[in-house]
Order: sequence, then C-alpha cells, then structure tokens
Amino acid sequence: MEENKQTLLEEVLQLSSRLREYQKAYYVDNHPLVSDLEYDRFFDRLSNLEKEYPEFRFPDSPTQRVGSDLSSDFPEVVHSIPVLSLDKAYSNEAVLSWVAKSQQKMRQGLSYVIEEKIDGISMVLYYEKGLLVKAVTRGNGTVGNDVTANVKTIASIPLRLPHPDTLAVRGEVYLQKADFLKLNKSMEIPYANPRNLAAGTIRRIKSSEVAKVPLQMFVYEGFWEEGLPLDDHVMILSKLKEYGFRINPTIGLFCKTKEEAQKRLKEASLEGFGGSFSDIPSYIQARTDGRNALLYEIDGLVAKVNELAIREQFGYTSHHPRWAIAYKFESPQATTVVQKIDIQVGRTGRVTPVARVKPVLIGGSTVSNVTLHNQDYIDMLELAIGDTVEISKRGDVIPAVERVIEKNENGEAVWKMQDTCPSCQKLLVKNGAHTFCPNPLCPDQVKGRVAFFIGKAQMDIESFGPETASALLEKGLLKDVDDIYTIDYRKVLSDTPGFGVKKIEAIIEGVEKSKEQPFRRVLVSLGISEFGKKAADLLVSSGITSMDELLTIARNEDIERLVAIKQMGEKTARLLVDSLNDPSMQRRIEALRKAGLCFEESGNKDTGLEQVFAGQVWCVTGSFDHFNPRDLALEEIEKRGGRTVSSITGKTTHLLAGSGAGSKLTKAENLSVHIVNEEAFLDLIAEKQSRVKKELSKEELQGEFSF
Ligand SMILES: NC(=O)c1ccc[n+]([C@@H]2O[C@H](COP(=O)([O-])OP(=O)(O)OC[C@H]3O[C@@H](n4cnc5c(N)ncnc54)[C@H](O)[C@@H]3O)[C@@H](O)[C@H]2O)c1
Ligand SMILES: [Zn+2]
Repeated sequence: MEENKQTLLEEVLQLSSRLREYQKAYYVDNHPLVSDLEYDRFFDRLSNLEKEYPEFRFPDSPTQRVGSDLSSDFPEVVHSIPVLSLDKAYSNEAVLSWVAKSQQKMRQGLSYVIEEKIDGISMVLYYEKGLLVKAVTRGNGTVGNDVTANVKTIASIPLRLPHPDTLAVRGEVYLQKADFLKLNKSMEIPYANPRNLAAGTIRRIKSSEVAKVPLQMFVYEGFWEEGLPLDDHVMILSKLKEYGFRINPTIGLFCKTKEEAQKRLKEASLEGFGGSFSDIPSYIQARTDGRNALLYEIDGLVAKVNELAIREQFGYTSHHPRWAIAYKFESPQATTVVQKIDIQVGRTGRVTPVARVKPVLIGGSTVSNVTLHNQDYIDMLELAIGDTVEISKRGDVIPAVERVIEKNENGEAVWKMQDTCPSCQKLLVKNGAHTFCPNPLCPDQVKGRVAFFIGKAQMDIESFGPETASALLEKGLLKDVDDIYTIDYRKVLSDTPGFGVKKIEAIIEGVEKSKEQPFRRVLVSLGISEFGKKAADLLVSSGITSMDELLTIARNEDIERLVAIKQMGEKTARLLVDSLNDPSMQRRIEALRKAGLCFEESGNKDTGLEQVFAGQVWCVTGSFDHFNPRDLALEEIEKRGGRTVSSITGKTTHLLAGSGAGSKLTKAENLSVHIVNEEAFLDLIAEKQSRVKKELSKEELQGEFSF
C-alpha cells in the first residue's frame, strides 16, 4: 500500500477506536469524555474517509451502526423493529437543502413534519394486545436493554391501550430543566445536564428510586403489527394521542399550501403549526430562537417526510432513515481556564467550591463563576487550577464544567479543599460527599441565613439589604435572624456612613411590616433545608396550622404524622423534625415568637376566597393561556377548597380541559364528569371573586345598622 493510504488507514482505525471509547462513556456511563460537537467532528471525519475509501469501511465501524447504550445490568432484548439513529445537519441551510433535494426526488404528494429533537434517551415501548409488555432502550439498534420496570414508573405512559393492538412505540424519555436543577442539588456527584441524569435514572437497579425522579416521555413513532390504514406521520401521531400517549404539541406540518397543512392537522386533532413549504425557513428560525423558553431541553429539530409510502421509497442506511434529517443546534459550549477555586459557605453551613474562570461568552452571556458542587465532583473531573476546561450552558440551566481539556503546565495537582472554614476558620466536617462548617455563628452562614430570611419569598423585607446586614455583622450585632427584631436601628446605624435618616426609617418600617407575614412564610424563612413553600403549604393544608402543634410533633418525633401527608417524603419529614429539635433553632424560634411574628395560620382569611370548589374533585389536563405552568390552575382550585387529582376516576367531579386535552377528555365524557374549558373556568373564578366582594359589602352594611 502506498504510504499516504497507509497513514489514512491508521487514522481510520484510530478514529474508530476513539469513537467507540467515547460512545461507551456517553451511552453507558453517562459521563461523556468529549463534547457532542467534538464527537460529531470525529464521526464526520470518519464517515468522509470511508466514503472516499470504501475499502476502509469495516463492518464494525461506528458509522455503520447505532451507538450502543447496552449495559450488562439489564437483560438484553432483540428489537422487533430497527431502531435507527438520524442523519445530521449542522446548519439551517443544510436542512433546507435536504428539503429541496428530497423534493426534486419526489415531485408530488410530499409533505414534511418538523419536530423538536428532545434531548433525552431513546426508548421503545412494546405493546401486545393493548398491554405494555416491554420497554427497551435503543441499545445498538438491534438489541436493547429491558428497563420495563423503571419505565413503568413514568405516570404518563399508558400501561393498557383502549384497543387490543400489538405495536411498538418510539419516543424520548427526558427530564424537565427545573426538575433537573432541583434533583441535582441533592446529588452526591451531580450530572452536567438533564439528559445524563435521565439516562442514569433509567439504569437504576431499584425502580423505587426511579419513581422519585419525575421522568417524562414524548412519543413520535408507532409501528403497528397489522398495518392500520394510516398513511402518514400526522395520522400516526393522532392515533397515538388518541391512545393516551403524550405527543409533543410543538410540531410543524408543511404542505403545498398553508390551508392544506392546517386542514390536515385539524383532521388529525393535533395542535401545531401548519404552513406552506415557503414557511419552513422561518419556522426553523423561530423554533431555534424559542428553545430556551421550553421547559425541557432540545438539541435540535428533526425534519421528516410525512407520507409513509414515500418514506419506503427513500429507504434506509444501516445507521439512519433517508427520509429524515436532524438539525443539531450548536450546543452552547466554550473553553476557558480555571484561574482560581474559591469556597463559599452557604446558610446551612454547606461549603461549595466555585471555579473562577477567565470570563467567556456562552450562549449570549458571560460566565466567570461556575459551581463545582463538591470535592467528589472535582475528583471526578481531576481538575486543577490552571487547567483548560470545557464549560457548557444549555438553555437556562446553570453553567457546568463538563471536563478538563488540557492540564495546566505549572505542575498544579488536583485541587483539594482546605480543612478550615474560610469565614470562621473552624475545622470543616464531611457528611457524605458534602463538606460543612459546623459553626452556627460563622459570619458567612449568618449572612446567608439573613439574606434568605429577608428574601422576597420569605419575610420580604426589601429595605434591609445586604449592605445593612454587612454593617450590622461588622458591629457584631447580628448573630442570627432574630436580632433583626431587637436591634435599635436609630441608635446603631445613625453614625454609619451610607445610612441616612430616611434609609433607617425605611428599615424600621420594613421590619415592623414583616411581622404581618403569614405563618407559612415564617416557617419557610427559618431556612430548614428542603423545606420550601410547597412543603409549608402541604403542612398547613393538612391541618398543622400553628408553630406549637408543629413543635409538639417534632418533640414526639412523630414522623408518621408528617409522612401521612400526601407528597411529603420521609427525608423532608426527618430533616424537619431534626432541625426543629436543634437547640439553636429552638432559641431562634422562641426569639421570633417574642418579636411577635405570626405563629398561627389565620384560616382562609388570607386568600379572601369563598370555598366554592369545596367537596369537588378536579382533574386538569391540556395547556392553558392563563395557567402556565398548569400548576397555577391547580392552585386556584385548591385555594377555593377543591381537591385535585392527576387522573380521572369515578370520584372525579370536574375536568378542567385546556387545549390539547387528550385521552382524559374522552374518559371524562364516558364517566360524565363535568368538563370545563379555560374560559368558563376563568369566569367561574372571577364570578366567585366578585360575589365574595358583594357579600362582604352586604356584611359591612349590616354592621352599620346592627348597633
Ligand atoms: N460527547 C460524546 O462523547 C458523545 C458520544 C456519543 C454520542 N454523542 C452524541 O450523540 C449523538 C449521536 O447519537 P445518536 O446517533 O443517538 O444521534 P442523536 O441522539 O443525536 O439523534 C438520534 C436520536 O434522536 C432522538 N430523537 C429525539 N427527538 C426525536 C424526534 N422528534 N424524532 C426522532 N428522533 C428523535 C431519537 O432517540 C434518536 O435515536 C452525537 O451526534 C453526539 O451529539 C456524544
Ligand atoms: Zn465557618
């Protein structure tokens, strides 16, 4: 072989083995070694070489098969449908040129669907005679892992279909951005993005652990064993929706004319955008621009030929169908240098290392601080000061260090946290993967507690800013949040630079006013970990309406009483009881009681709403203009005394149905549940509000004449 070709062959072999290594780290370990962009570059280089030199295309090349996520922890199952990957394009133009080319190939009868490319894990659901029998990962495209028990924990996946069909359904299992952020906080070694966390969850051995993670699934393909008379993608989606699956409502259908597209969507009872071919470029642009506003992550868009007959004519490679193309967004990533690692002490004493990086622009914003979570995370990255790292910031998820690209040349070793607190110099202690400062009087902890206490969602004392806290801390007057209520501000601040009479009076007024905050806010402001607004609401609506009741429960270690509250986890309950029994917390509580804070919930007076939904059981489905997220509608119902449930049963009295309401609507109709649309619901709550007002004024009137 000539020398040049020999070198190329070596490159091919090297690329193949490298890609295989990256695939294992990505698909099986869920901790990628390189960025997607870099992976794609290697992949493209290999495919191009193989195209040029077909003799170098080996049957086991990574380009010839779907990247494998097989693991030995789960039984292997042979797929009854080919589970392929997608061909990729990296620009808007490349997609448009694919559309143009396919139109040349097939002059007539062609339409396109454009869907969001959900960044999750590929899953195939197998139904036999209407029953879910298996859920299988994509694996290598031919063989996947059986993860049925884990997938069954995803509430939106129907276990039984309304018809005894035998079919395979493909879709993507994913985790919403907000859920990811919340879960990742309590992770010993956090994940860099929602996809990795979702993939790690689906491979957990214990399904009870999986059930704690709110995974979701969108489905996008259905393969019936006995071909149903469905001849395009849109009708398949329509059928899947009718069967109770979640279909991503954000789809675009593009036909010769806009009218035709809209008509076909309507016939399929699908939401989405209908347009003509000339609308494709602006649609792609709009979806690309709008990606950050989504509740979940997408890593691109997928354009597909809509007609099934034409799909067959286009055919397949062993890696992807020729009738679809994925437009992959450039993922917001950048490389920079870690200049310093600081440690921050939070209000609970938890110590978090933060990388100070050379400022770098990612996805439109400058990043200079990146959390490193804990020592274990740093050890996993093998990160040292001076290293060049890759940072990602996907959507509105906080920036993460994904990996080290280049080690520093100064001989700096992997960074190790010091043993003492940078704020109070006390010896730090380890608890699990996290490190804590054990000193409740630690200035940084006090600062953190005060900042939380006065925060908008807690006591909301706007006039008491961080500079006030710093000034008081410096004078040694602020040792805990209760000092806020005993300090003589006029006396101690009047000769402090930056504190004029007006400012001081505003502080005093703000502090005084905060005493009116309701009990549930006071509870949250204590800063008990994992005890936020939702937990406080649950507690109060379960009938625990005063601090004394709660303290008694804590004293008796009555965890049972707490976990009897629906949605209250054992961990939250335990943390709550332990914190309340802590002597410094008890001192704080007693001091706040003395200060005159609200220690009792004052009935429903604070909402001022008539309990018009009392005794009713509401289910809410679909999407709404005024209640986005949907939880807002649930809140309105609960505030007015209604109970809310997530599925329709014989006990459900009302269904609030938004647009895109699917199987629940049918079920509600069958069970003669009252169906209320958004407009009627708005009327209902507005009408009740004004009626409450009217009744109030009647009372006031009566008051005038009753003496
Ligand atoms: N960083 C790494 O080390 C590394 C390693 C391997 C793979 N990767 C990444 O994974 C990609 C290759 O993986 P791939 O071949 O699985 O491709 P892919 O995951 O980028 O695209 C194919 C997948 O998209 C999913 N999908 C989401 N929404 C869809 C929709 N509406 N319709 C159809 N499919 C939809 C399907 O699960 C399908 O399998 C690479 O391009 C790279 O970005 C990265
Ligand atoms: Zn400290």
